[in-house]
Amino acid sequence: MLKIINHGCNGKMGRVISRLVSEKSDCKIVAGIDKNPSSSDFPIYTSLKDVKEDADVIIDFSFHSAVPELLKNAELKKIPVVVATTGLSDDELCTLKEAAKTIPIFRSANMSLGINILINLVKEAAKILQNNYDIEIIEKHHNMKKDAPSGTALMIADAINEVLTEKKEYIYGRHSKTDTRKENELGIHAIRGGTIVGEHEVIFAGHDEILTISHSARSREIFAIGALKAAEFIVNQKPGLYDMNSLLEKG
Ligand SMILES: NC(=O)C1=CN([C@@H]2O[C@H](COP(=O)(O)OP(=O)(O)OC[C@H]3O[C@@H](n4cnc5c(N)ncnc54)[C@H](OP(=O)(O)O)[C@@H]3O)[C@@H](O)[C@H]2O)C=CC1
Ligand SMILES: O=C(O)C1=N[C@H](C(=O)O)C[C@H](O)C1
Repeated sequence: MLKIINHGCNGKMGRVISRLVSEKSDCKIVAGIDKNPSSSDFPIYTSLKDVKEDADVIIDFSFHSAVPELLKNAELKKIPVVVATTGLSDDELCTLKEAAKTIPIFRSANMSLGINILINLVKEAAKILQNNYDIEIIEKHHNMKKDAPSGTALMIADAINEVLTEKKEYIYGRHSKTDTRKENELGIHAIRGGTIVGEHEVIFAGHDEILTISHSARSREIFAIGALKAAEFIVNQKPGLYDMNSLLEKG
């Protein structure tokens, strides 16, 4: 029985994690952590340091500024963490990389299988099209999303840059009355509205030809399923930083 701590348990994703786990027989939520404790099937704390229950793994869908404290306490308690929270600053990312020297940490800005396949496809296309095609990323999310652009859009952009001979400069949204697009730009555009779960589109625009590779999340369950798979995977790993490629390689 996999014993899970649900960090950000009152949030949109935290609630999906709790529901999916309650439908499974091989894992359970032993405690939740959130800013406002409320009644639930498990005890809810405001910090990992106060959690009394034994746990095998922590799943985190919360807010970027909550991640460093979570990781500090996870290191002290030696509990592996799945970090799904996006919008981490450079300093917060440094803290995460440091913590990964002590405990196993799985981090991905998008836990769905589809986006991780999209990234592999986009990398192949970028290698071939890098000289004659302009690359732009458009992401669309619900009106409650706090970070923009999405962690996934940045993860896709970084994956593209990894394979390009000449690295691109990220341009966030465009507004100008004078400037045309420069060759070394990679445009990233964020749309927010309604209840859109998560849409990502990568456009390779060439002369008289456009290639679009896109992914559409139709429910939050796809992220929760991925995070639970990541949790099962990471409990058996040595300290280090893992991502969706580690899961895909495992098959
Ligand atoms: N990697 C992936 O596949 C996915 C990642 N995400 C990311 O996960 C994160 C959460 O998303 P979502 O569930 O939609 O967001 P929500 O805002 O609905 O949920 C976040 C929860 O975390 C709580 N929280 C904030 N600060 C702290 C803290 N210091 N300690 C404990 N809990 C805290 C919030 O409380 P309060 O509301 O009171 O502030 C809220 O209950 C976002 O960064 C999002 O981008 C989302 C979907 C998929
Ligand atoms: O906040 C969300 O909702 C999502 N956030 C992640 C991101 O920032 O990429 C993943 C997903 O698209 C949903």
